[in-house]
Amino acid sequence: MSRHLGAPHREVDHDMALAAVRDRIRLLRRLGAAGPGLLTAIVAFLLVASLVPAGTAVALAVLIERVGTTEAAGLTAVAAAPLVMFAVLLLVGHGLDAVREPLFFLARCRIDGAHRVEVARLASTSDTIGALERPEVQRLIRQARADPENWTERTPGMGALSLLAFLASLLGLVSAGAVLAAYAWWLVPLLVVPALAVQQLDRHGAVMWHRTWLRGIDGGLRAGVWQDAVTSSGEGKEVRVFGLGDWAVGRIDRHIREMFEPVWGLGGRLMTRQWAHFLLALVPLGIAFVAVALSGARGDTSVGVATAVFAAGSSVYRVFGTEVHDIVGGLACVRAFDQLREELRAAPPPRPAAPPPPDAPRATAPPLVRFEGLSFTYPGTRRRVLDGLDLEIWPGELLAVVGLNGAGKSTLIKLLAGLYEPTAGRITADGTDIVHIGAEAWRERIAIVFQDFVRYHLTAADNVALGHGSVPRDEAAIEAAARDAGFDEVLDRLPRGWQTPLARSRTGGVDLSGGQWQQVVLARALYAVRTGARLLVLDEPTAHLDVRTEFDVFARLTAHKGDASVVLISHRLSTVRQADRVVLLDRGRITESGTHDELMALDGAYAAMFAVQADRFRRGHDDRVEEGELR
Ligand SMILES: Nc1ncnc2c1ncn2[C@@H]1O[C@H](COP(=O)(O)OP(=O)(O)OP(=O)(O)O)[C@@H](O)[C@H]1O
Repeated sequence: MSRHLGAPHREVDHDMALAAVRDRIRLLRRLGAAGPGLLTAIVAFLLVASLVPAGTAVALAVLIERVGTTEAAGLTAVAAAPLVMFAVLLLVGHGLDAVREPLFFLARCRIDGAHRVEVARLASTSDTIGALERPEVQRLIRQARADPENWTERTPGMGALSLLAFLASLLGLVSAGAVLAAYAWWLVPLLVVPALAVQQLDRHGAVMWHRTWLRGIDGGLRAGVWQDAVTSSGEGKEVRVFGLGDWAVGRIDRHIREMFEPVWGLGGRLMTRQWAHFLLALVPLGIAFVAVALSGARGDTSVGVATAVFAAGSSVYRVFGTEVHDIVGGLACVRAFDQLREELRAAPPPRPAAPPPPDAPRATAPPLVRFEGLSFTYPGTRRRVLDGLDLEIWPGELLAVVGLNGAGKSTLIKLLAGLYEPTAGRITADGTDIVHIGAEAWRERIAIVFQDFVRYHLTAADNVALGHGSVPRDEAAIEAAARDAGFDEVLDRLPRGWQTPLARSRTGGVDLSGGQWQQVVLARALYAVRTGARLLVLDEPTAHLDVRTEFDVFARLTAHKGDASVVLISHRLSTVRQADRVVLLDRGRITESGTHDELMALDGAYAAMFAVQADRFRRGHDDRVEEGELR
């Protein structure tokens, strides 16, 4: 019976041992990032360093032996060689100590730098963003990013170098063991077995330490949010205006305590267990030393040999003194990186290409983009935001999408950009599912201004050119896009023109108003259109613009969009009415579609929304517009 139960256990143990070896090999592979020259120097350093203790023990033994047995007259000649040997070994030891820090520091910087680039690449190049919104993925990024914020964290560089040092020190163990075995074989198991036990205890402590730190990682992430809030000028505004300073500092304190108190508690408990380490070193060394001393007293062992045994015996414990915390933490970092890669790659494989639905409307030109029975529920939520939505975007048309707050307009755009996978249905471009076109190729064809666009702390020119970062920079197109977006007037007032950084936190930088930023991002999108994008999507692009500027921007947009199709999301129906077609999104579907006049004639939900806005305008609650614009 026990044999049957034992077999699966043995298999599990075997698998775990194999996985542990594989993890260590993966960690060691990181050493390649240090570069061949530096790595060779480190390996040579470690090999020499591992042989120095045993060599010193032998040299010291020979020296003492000769000093003890030679008459004073011949002492210089006889002791010179071991003395020189001993002195050289001492010098080598000191030399090694001096170069260790810079060598290892440089290697660590290279390995960790390469690792951080990998993490950034992984996080920024996954096709969709759904995974990045999951707390467990944020936790993995925190574990894998190898950017220690406190003394508990370790990096792959630290782990790989410590593991290499440990492997090299095994050579030192062999040489120390040889010195011991030359005296008495039983000294080897007597000292090596407890030294291994000490190392296992250290490893266990390091694993517990790391697990405890992991449990507090959420607290660390929350503390980070508040730390950023109190030190950034953006959130700093609200922190001051709402008088949140002390409250925010209190939150930081609380979350940091959440993170560290368990680690401090564990540190205390591990300290109290140090007596086990002490006994495991003291008892075997005591037995060995007493045995050698007694043998010496009987005249069976010379002073020189006894010295060599003492030195080699204590060096056995030093061999296992490499940083287990570094190895455990480095391994965990690499494992988190591998898990992160799996999570970010976990997007479902492309669906097989399906023929167009039989009842697809016939048109002279095929639609540029078609949403077919599109449904979507955000990962981790239950509400179906889009529910069997059908919609076409025709080549060259200006399509406006309207709907109440939370209707799903921005979600539709995120799906169009391929940032999420639809739960059901598909999006086709020129008849091909965008999944089959591939995220990169598809995004070459579209330009999007998101509602929550990013204000990059870069120059004005870079902020525009980022609209199409994958094509060679086209200065003339940047200028033209700025003109089309109405940003050229703002540009004239910037102290260094196109080279002005758009952030006051940068030297010579300026802060733009909300409306001016919208002109920058509009220029960003128009730059993409000028450099090849065929579909321009604008999610609330003019919400910060005054009505005059908005009208102006739209006139320019219509004039300069060329053959590109434009999808416009806006709550301002005075803007929307200029579109070729307006669609209303409600309860996850398109419920009304037509020109402004057709929808007004339909007298449905769109007409009702328009009537409410027109009434507000007339009564002066909202922007004033030209007489007659809202009729
Ligand atoms: N990342 C997300 N995770 C989960 N739910 C989300 C996420 N983003 C949006 N939602 C939910 O999806 C629904 C639709 O949001 P969406 O932003 O698409 O609406 P919208 O029509 O653009 O609204 P608005 O006009 O206010 O900008 C909302 O109920 C919102 O709470």
